[in-house]
Amino acid sequence: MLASQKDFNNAVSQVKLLKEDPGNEVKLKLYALYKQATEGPCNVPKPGMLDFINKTKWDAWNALGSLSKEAARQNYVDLVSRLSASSESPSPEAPAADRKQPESDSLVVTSEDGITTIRLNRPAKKNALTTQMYHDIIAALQAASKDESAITVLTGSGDYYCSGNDLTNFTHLPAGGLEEMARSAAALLRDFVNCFIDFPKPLVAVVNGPAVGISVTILGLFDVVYATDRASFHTPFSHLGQSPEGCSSYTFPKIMGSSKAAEMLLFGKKLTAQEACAQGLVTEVFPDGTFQKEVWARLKAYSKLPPNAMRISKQIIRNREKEKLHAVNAEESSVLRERWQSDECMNAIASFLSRKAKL
Ligand SMILES: CCCCCCCCCCC/C=C/C(=O)SCCNC(=O)CCNC(=O)[C@H](O)C(C)(C)COP(=O)(O)OP(=O)(O)OC[C@H]1O[C@@H](n2cnc3c(N)ncnc32)[C@H](O)[C@@H]1OP(=O)(O)O
Repeated sequence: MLASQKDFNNAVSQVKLLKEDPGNEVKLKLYALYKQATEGPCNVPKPGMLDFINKTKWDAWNALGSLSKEAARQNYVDLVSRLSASSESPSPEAPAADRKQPESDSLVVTSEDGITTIRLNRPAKKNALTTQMYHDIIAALQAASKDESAITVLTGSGDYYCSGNDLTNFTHLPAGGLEEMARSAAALLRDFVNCFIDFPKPLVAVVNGPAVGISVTILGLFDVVYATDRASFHTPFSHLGQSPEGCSSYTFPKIMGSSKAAEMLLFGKKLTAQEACAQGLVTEVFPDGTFQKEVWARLKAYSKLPPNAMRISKQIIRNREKEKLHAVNAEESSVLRERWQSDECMNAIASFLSRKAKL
């Protein structure tokens, strides 16, 4: 039996109560189904080329063709029910009572069902990493390595996974000037990446949207990377006058071969989720509409596996190259220390800050 008008009205109210922003693509689907269910097939004039937003909405509605109002109503109700289920599924809501919480609200750490979740929570800035967030992530990983959980997850709030280093980090010059800033940034970067190299338990990235810069490079140090099909992977280091970090100068060629790695790390080629998966950087890609539900159900099942066995297996794999990874991290951090003092880098950051340049 198809959904009734009452089911549809309930779903319309439910959308407003969703705990998580479902992202633009899903919102567009909801819009199109709503219009089809309430007004029938699209028969209004197509907005002009420059009216981007209304044209995108019109395209989505028009793409539903002659779908009946009843079928559209049913599809809308089904989609909302999946979204509601996923926003209720595992529970990254409950902060662990005995855990020291991060210094700022930009990072939320929760523990439940054998999973510790570290969530980047600065959606208005696309989860760009502030200096404080680097420190908080280090502390969260150190705590997670000793807590009761079997698996640790890094994910983001809102439509982005992470837009990389917050470029305004470099605008707060200390008393020692540019040289001192570059020295302390390199030391922080090295400590940050070391925590990922040394992390002793299964570490999973739940990539909920586009990823940029250091949030992409450190994926090579995760055990498993799940991505929504809305995600993209971008390392625009040359554009920024910078060079690779996160051990990517070693892990990327190993994962995807030297020429694919060079296209990303030298030329800043942006990969789609499917491309990143085909090249081995991503483990599996999920449709955005069911991403949260499917991924968390799977992680919940994995978290029931014997934790010591998982730790030991990870140790055997990681120990083979830990020393190498530490050496690579030290070298990359030291090269970046010089890069950050270069005109190329300063100009690129100034250009972003004056809103002239966007990736
Ligand atoms: C002295 C100690 C310092 C310690 C620092 C530690 C150093 C470790 C560093 C390790 C090296 C890391 C390298 C990298 O990660 S390189 C990658 C850097 N990232 C970028 O270049 C991305 C820049 N952002 C963009 O190009 C776009 O914002 C983006 C494509 C991501 C999204 O575009 P969109 O149009 O969708 O959205 P907006 O641009 O309007 O963004 C919304 C607001 O968010 C702000 N934003 C986004 N990303 C960043 C960022 N990386 N840094 C700072 N701010 C960011 C953006 O400015 C908007 O803000 P407003 O709303 O205020 O305008």
